[in-house]
Amino acid sequence: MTALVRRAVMKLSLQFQTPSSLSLSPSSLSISKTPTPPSLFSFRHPLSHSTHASKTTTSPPPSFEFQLFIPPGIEPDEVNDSTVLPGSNIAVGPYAGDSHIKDVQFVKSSARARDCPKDNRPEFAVLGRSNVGKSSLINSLVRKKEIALTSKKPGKTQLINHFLVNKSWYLVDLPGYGFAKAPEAAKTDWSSFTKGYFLNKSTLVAVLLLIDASVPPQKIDLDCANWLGRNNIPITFVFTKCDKMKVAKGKRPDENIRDFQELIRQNYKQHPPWIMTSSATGMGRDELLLHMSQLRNYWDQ
Ligand SMILES: Nc1nc2c(ncn2[C@@H]2O[C@H](COP(=O)(O)OP(=O)(O)OP(=O)(O)O)[C@@H](O)[C@H]2O)c(=O)[nH]1
Ligand SMILES: [Mg+2]
Repeated sequence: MTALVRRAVMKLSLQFQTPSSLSLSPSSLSISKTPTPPSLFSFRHPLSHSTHASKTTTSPPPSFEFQLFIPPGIEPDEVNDSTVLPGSNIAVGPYAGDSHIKDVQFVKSSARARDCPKDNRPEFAVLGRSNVGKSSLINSLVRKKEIALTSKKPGKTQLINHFLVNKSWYLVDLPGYGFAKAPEAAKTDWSSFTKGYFLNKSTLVAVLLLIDASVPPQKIDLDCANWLGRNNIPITFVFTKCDKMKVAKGKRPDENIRDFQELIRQNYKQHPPWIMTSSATGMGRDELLLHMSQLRNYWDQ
């Protein structure tokens, strides 16, 4: 761990305001220090679950188990609270670098995967249910109000939109899935879309899979995470709308996040990286950018 990286994490820790009612912070949970290289998330195939469990087999304790994402370049025993990004399970390693966004340009909208830019720059795909906050997250990351168009109505983004950041890497805003009421013309054919986009993307560094933390776990999100896992596509879970604490009924974001992670643990042997964000307050923005810089720099070498 270099002094530079340690300083960056400490600076972020100071900037980060955890809402007082949120208890999901690395220091408040038991940490299992198992290294997880970014491109090799171990996925447990659902069919590989043992069907021969003896009667004496006990199920794992119901407590939420917190597994760190330890990037290449550091050893598990080098990780401590000051090197884990606040509101996440992500340790920062030597590949983390300058995460400052100096320049962003909208490049193009593509209807099909084969129309996307072909210049081999690394890209992060922003994926999630309609209305989860994909376009808002992109605006928040690049600090431009409406470079990606947002709307209260689900189904706003209908094309694959490429944004070039610092003239070197792409953020990709994708149409949302799971919006059953979309007009026929606005529906994305997800079966051909996923095959076309995700399975032929050698430049894909990671999928940022956005999960709405203000609602309970949704089957369609779990299905999506499992599909990406089965296809060895690296993901980072980005929990959105973590500012929405005033829910009249239902659970708080941190409780929904725990429930979601319990379900993910059934299929992932190693928990993928995850981070709490809010585009409304900026929570998690700098942390997510630092995490993306380490994935990108590792991918780039
Ligand atoms: N409170 C709160 N609202 C948010 C947040 N992120 C997004 N929203 C709101 O959620 C709605 C949908 O946001 P979008 O960014 O358009 O969502 P999207 O995932 O791009 O939606 P589609 O393009 O339809 O798939 C908008 O009204 C946003 O203002 C957040 O972090 N907190
Ligand atoms: Mg959108």
